Amino acid sequence: MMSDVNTVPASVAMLRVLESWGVKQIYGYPGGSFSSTMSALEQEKERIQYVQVRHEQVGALAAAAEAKLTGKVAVTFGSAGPGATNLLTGLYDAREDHAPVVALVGQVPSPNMNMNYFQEFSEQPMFEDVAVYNRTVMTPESLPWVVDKAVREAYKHQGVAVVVIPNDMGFGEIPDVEYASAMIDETKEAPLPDPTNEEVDKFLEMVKEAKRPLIHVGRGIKDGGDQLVELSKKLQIPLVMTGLAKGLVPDEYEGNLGMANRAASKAADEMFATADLVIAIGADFPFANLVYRSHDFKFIQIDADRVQFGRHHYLDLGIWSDATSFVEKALDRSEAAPESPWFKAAVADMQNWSEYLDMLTNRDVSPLEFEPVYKHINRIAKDDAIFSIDVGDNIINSFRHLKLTKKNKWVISALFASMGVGVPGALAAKFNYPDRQVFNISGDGAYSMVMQDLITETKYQLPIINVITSNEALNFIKNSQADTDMNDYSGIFIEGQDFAMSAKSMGVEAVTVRSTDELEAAFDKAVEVTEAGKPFLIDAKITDKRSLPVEDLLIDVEDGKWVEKVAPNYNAVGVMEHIDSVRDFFDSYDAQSLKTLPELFEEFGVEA
Ligand SMILES: CC(=O)OP(=O)(O)O
Repeated sequence: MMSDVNTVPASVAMLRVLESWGVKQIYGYPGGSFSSTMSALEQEKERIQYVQVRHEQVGALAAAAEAKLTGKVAVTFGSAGPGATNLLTGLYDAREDHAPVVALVGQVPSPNMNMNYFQEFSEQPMFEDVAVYNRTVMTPESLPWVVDKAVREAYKHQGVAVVVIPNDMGFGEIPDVEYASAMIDETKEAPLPDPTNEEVDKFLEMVKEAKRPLIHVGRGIKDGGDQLVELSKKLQIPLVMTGLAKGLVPDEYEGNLGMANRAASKAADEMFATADLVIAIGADFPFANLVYRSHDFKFIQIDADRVQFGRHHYLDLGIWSDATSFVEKALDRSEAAPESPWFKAAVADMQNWSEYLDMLTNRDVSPLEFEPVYKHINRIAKDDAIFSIDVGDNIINSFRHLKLTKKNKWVISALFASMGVGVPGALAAKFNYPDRQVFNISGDGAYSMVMQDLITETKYQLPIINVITSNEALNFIKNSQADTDMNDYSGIFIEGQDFAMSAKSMGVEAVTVRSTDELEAAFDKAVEVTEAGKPFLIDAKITDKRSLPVEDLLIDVEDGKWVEKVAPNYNAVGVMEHIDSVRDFFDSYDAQSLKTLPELFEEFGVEA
C-alpha cells in the first residue's frame, strides 16, 4: 500500500539519477515553470550544484564546453518559452561538436498545456532537429526514467537529449526507490573495427606510388598521436591537423604543419594545394568542399564512423577502422621510405612560417597588435592550463600562436562557431578542473554577447584569466567581406567599450593595455590575482590588422614549373588592393622573410 512506502518528489528522484551518472553541476537560469526542479536543486544542493548563469545561452554553452572538455554528459536547463528558446544555440553547439548534453526544459503545468497559457508553446517540435532524444514527461513516475534514458542516448549518440518537464510532474510524489539502472562506464568506447592486412597493404602501395602524400589528422586519432608521428617520419608524410585535433600531435613535431584553410599555416595550405595523395584519418572537416576539391588528388579515408565515407571527396580507398589501430598496423607492416624532397620542403616551409610568426610575436609595436598579447599568454600559461577560445580572429590566432603541450586542454566551438563561447567555456573549465589555470580568450564582439556572465565568475569566485582583444570590429567577418568582393564593409564596426571598467563593476579586477610595454605588468597581475583565487580581466586594445591570409595563395603548374599566385578575388580592402605578386603580398604583411613555395620546391628538388 502506498502509505507504507516512503515517497520523494519526482524532481528529487530525477536529480538523484543525474548524481548517479556523476553530474556535479547543472547550468541554468530559472523561470516559474521550472520551480519543481529548482526546489529539488535546493533539497539536493549538497550533492549537485546549481550554477546560476545570467542567460540560458551561457548555461547551454557551458554544458557543451563541459562535455567537450570532460567527455562526460553535462546538463543545462531553461524554463518554458524564452528560457527554452534561449538554449538552442548552445545545444546546436553541442550537437555539431558531438558533445553529450542533457537539456532539462520547463513546461507549464500539465492542466494548462494546450490552453494558450502564459509562456506556453509546443517545445518538442522546436528541439526535434537538435536532439537525438526528445521527450515530454507525462507522469511523475516516468520523470527519473526518462532522464536516465536521456543520459544514455546522449552518450550513445554523442549528442543532445531533451527532456521537457511540465512543472507539476516534478512536484508529484513517487516511491523513494533507486531509479538509475546499473551503472556502466558510458565513456568507454564501443569496440571499434580494426583494419585488415590487405587494407593496410593497399594503403602502403598507394603511398609508395605517390610523390606528394599528406595526412589530414582529425580528432579520431585520440591518444595515438605519438604512433602517428612515428608513421609520419617512417613514411615521410607531413601531417595537417583539423581544428579539433590540435594538441593531439605535439606542435613541436617538425612534420606537424598545423591547420588547413583560413586558420592555416602557410605550409599546411601549400602542401594541401600540391599533394597528389591525401589520407584523412579520423577527420571531419567542415571546409572539405573548398580545400578537398581545389585540385585533383587521390584520396584515402580511414574512419571509425561509416557515415563519414565519401562526404569529403570521392574515395580511392576507404578503410573502416579505428584511427590508432590503423596507424599501429601500418607501422608494423611498412618499410621506411627513403628521404623525401617533398617531406623536407614541407618541414622547411613550416619552419620558415614559424620563424615569421615568432618574429611578429616578439616585436615591439605601437599601436598594439595581437601577436605580442599571445607572447604573454604563452609566457604565463602553465603547462596544464585550459584555454577557452571564442569565435573570430582568436581562433586563427590561437591556432597559430598558442603553444600547447600535451597536458593543456582547450575548448572551442569548432563546427557551429557560436560567438560567445569564451566565457561559458571558461566557467565549465573552472568548475570541472578547479586546480588548473583557466583562460578565456575572446574578441570584443564575442565577449560583449555574454559579458554579463562575468558576474558568475565573481559569484563563484572563479580565478579565470579573461583576455579580451578589442579592436572595435568583427574582424573575422570584416576579412570575409574583403574576400567576397564587397565594395565596402558593412555592419562590422562596433563601438569601443571600456571593458575594464565594466568588469570592475561586476566585481572583477581588470586592466586596459594599449602598448607592448604594458603587457608584462598586466599579465603578471593576472597571475597574482588569479593565484589569490579571484578572476581577472585584461582588455587589450589592439589594431584590426589582418593576419596573413594564406588561403589566398594559389599554387599551380605552368610549363612544367611550380607557380604561386595570389587569388584573383583577393581584395584586402584597407590593407592593399590589386596585389598580384606574391612578393608584394608578403611585403604587405611584414613577411619579407617568407619563402614562396616554388622557391622551396626548387631548393629541395620537388618535381612538378
Ligand atoms: C566574429 C568576429 O569577427 O570576431 P573577431 O572580431 O574577434 O574576429
